[in-house]
Amino acid sequence: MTVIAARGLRKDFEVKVRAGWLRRTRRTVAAVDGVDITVERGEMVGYIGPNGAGKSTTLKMLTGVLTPSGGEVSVCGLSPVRQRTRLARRIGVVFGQRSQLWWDLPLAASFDLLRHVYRVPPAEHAARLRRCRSLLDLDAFLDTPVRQLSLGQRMRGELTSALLHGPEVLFLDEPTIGLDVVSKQAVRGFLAELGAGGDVTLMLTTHDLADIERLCRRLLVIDHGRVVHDGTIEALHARYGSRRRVVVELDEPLALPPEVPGATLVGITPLRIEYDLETATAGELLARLAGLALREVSIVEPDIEDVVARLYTREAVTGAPSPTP
Ligand SMILES: Nc1ncnc2c1ncn2[C@@H]1O[C@H](COP(=O)(O)OP(=O)(O)OP(=O)(O)O)[C@@H](O)[C@H]1O
Repeated sequence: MTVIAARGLRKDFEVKVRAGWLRRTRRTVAAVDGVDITVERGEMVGYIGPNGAGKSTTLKMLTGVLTPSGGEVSVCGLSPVRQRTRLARRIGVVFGQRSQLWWDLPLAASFDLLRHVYRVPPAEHAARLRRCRSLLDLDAFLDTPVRQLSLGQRMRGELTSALLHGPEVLFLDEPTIGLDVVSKQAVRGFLAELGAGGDVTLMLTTHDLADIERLCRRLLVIDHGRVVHDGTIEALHARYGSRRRVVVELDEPLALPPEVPGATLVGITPLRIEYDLETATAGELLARLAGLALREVSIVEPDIEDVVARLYTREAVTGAPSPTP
């Protein structure tokens, strides 16, 4: 079942630009420039792109905060702007930089208020809160006013507040921004558990690619307001020619490493050789090296940071959209 559907989604902003010492003229910026997105129920989708690419603007249109300049959009079968109140009951939203908690109230009181705002039956609210308390470790600061919480504590509170009404879709804009390593792990673990159930659909923007690796099978990359990749992380690696690397440590020095069809020799020292796998498998490579005095063999997976950096720069130059895998 499709829960998020956008066709030709656009958002233009009018901005004033300097046109001389004192003169300013208006210019239209296409923040989102004809985006198509289809997300099925239970998917966990990472939405990434360089600064200013249009991620937040897209999420704002999907959640009814901004009215699109063009295109069609529906979330849970509803029109986000026209049916914003109905939609609010079916989605949860966390914008990392902004709070939906009451600043002067203790966290627990904010949660209680949200129960009334969304008219959640007390038993359901209590069950969801219990789960969040244990998975996000909230108990130590439930009675602390929100203004006194650390960023990591507040973020855990924000996630809880977005979930207490039992949303079908969760939109997260930079959910781990500024968090320490432990809080990041807690938040990722929590979201992974949430997604594993298959009932909640999750769409998140992030600049931390570890979020994506941990949570999302599918990756949407946006640049200059257009989707330039829609597919799995593996498809992204394949498209950019990422290679797995096999590192072989030897017991005895080797003068001339063997040539292996389908693999490229990329590093040689007397006791260590490295190959990038092109078409050969790791097994085929090792079979070729069987006669050598092998000490250790390790396989290094391609780094998503590298491939995404290449995608951001290359697409910026060519502007070429990717084929959908
Ligand atoms: N209210 C606004 N008025 C004018 N321009 C805007 C407005 N909001 C966003 N923009 C512009 O639209 C473009 C996309 O912005 P957006 O915030 O969606 O990017 P982003 O991908 O979320 O970036 P970041 O990773 O930096 O958060 C940028 O060029 C930005 O300057």
